[in-house]
Amino acid sequence: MTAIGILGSAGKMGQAIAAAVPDLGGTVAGGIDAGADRAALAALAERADVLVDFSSPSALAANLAAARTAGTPILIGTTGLSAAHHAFVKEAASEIAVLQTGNVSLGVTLLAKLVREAAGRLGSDWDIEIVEMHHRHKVDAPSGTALLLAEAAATGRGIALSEAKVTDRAGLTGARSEGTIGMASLRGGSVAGDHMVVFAGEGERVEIGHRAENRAIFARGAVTAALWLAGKPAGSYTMAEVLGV
Ligand SMILES: NC(=O)C1=CN([C@@H]2O[C@H](COP(=O)(O)OP(=O)(O)OC[C@H]3O[C@@H](n4cnc5c(N)ncnc54)[C@H](OP(=O)(O)O)[C@@H]3O)[C@@H](O)[C@H]2O)C=CC1
Ligand SMILES: O=C(O)C1=N[C@H](C(=O)O)C[C@H](O)C1
Repeated sequence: MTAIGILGSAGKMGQAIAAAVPDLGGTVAGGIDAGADRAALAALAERADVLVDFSSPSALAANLAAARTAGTPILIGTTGLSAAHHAFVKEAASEIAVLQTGNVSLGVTLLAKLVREAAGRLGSDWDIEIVEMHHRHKVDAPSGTALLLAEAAATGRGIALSEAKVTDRAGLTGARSEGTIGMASLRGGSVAGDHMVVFAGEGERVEIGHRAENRAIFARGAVTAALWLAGKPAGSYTMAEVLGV
């Protein structure tokens, strides 16, 4: 059976993943949390057939280094990654199988495709805004999912997200610039993860979204992706490939 090593095992996602593993036909190789030493991380990477990382951006470099040394595929679900983190991920994919995504659910994987299609079909006079809401403990904004959906919209429009995204409206902002992609973040309570993409045209709006009702959907997606990733050759993989949507 495929043995899955969990990075961030004591966290909310780490615990949900450990609970989902038996049902989906894998085993848990062990877990690592903040404060673990490099030897323990290296030993887990050797022991596991695949690693799943739902920890913290500050752990990413060490986690990728351990995966590369052991030659172990890794799923990275941690969000709040910087451009430098994304460069590490890309470099690691030249040596091992890597799947990095802001959302492992089936629903959001499909939603990203729909957003890309809608953005491509509606002209740039349709304004794109993304609203997300998460629980009060979330530490990064915009969410990884909002960024993933914004990327899908930018790809559909044939533009670079880095030049189109707006995340900081406050005060005298001036009128909205055509072609921008706005993101707004709400935080509160125990919301597992809501995302709404709004295409606002003159006199009408198209709204498509996703609501996660619990963390189990992410755990199932993570374990499904991990089992699929184990044994794959070096390269960058996507949830769309895993789920076939
Ligand atoms: N891609 C996706 O579909 C999803 C992604 N996520 C993302 O996953 C991440 C974790 O979320 P969640 O479980 O809710 O957060 P939690 O804060 O509940 O869990 C994070 C865990 O990682 C541990 N950790 C911190 N630093 C390290 C380190 N250096 N090495 C190993 N473990 C470490 C924390 O330990 P300690 O508490 O001691 O600091 C904690 O146990 C977030 O970035 C979140 O956005 C969440 C859901 C779905
Ligand atoms: O922190 C969370 O909880 C979640 N994080 C991911 C994100 O940043 O989009 C995925 C999901 O929405 C839950």
